[in-house]
Amino acid sequence: MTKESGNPLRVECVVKTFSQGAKKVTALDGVSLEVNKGEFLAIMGASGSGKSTLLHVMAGLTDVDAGSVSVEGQNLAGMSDSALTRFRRAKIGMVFQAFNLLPSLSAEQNVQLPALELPDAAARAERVMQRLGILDRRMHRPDAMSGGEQQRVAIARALIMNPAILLADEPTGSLDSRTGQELCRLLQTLCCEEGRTIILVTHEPRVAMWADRVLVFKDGKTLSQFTPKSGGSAEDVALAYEHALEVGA
Ligand SMILES: Nc1ncnc2c1ncn2[C@@H]1O[C@H](COP(=O)(O)OP(=O)(O)OP(=O)(O)O)[C@@H](O)[C@H]1O
Repeated sequence: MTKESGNPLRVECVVKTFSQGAKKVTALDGVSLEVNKGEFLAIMGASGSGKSTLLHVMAGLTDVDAGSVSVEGQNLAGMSDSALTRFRRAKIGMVFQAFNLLPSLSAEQNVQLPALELPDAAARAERVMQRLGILDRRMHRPDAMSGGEQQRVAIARALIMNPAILLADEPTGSLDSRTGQELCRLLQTLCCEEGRTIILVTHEPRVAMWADRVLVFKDGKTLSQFTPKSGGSAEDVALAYEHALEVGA
């Protein structure tokens, strides 16, 4: 395992190809990217452009064919499965569109899952659920909670190990517009107040507008990037995104 210094997350010249029958699909085509500590990065791009693959590669869930991924200076290549699992649990939280909560467990039990080996799992769960405003829902099962509450439970579960990095794949995709905006405000607060690094994949300009930086992804590559205007609107981000696609076409 190689140690490097620098940013919490560094992707260098990553290539990832999948086989689809006889066909080869290049999902990532030489992607390089550095993410700063406490940065809120949004990744936008058309369906099939490679966004989720990039997120999975960053989490060490998908091997790369070439290139490297380093998290907090640690190159993920060459780590054993068990070491990678432990490392990921400590350093990276993940949130998905579909919440991925276990339906038979209460909110609190879902939140505690990654921390079960720790003696203070219950205290950790209480702290993080309080922080996310869902402590009063602790005994409820997912089907007794709204979509917004379920996603907060999923975020609490992702944060219980206090990871430096949160990766979110379309986290507002199953939420109504108002609840989605509340969730974006929460994610932004986690960056600003707690210095967490957040990388979020989205199709939606009204979600990307909360980010410090927007990466525009096309055909497995970074096409360009821009900084949303402070106090700007979703329309501004939509225009900047369309412009990036036109210029890069
Ligand atoms: N496990 C897999 N096996 C085969 N092909 C895959 C696999 N995962 C992704 N792909 C292919 O890789 C390409 C990129 O997929 P990916 O899911 O990363 O795109 P995306 O930008 O996240 O799309 P969407 O916005 O629709 O979720 C697509 O052509 C997809 O079909």
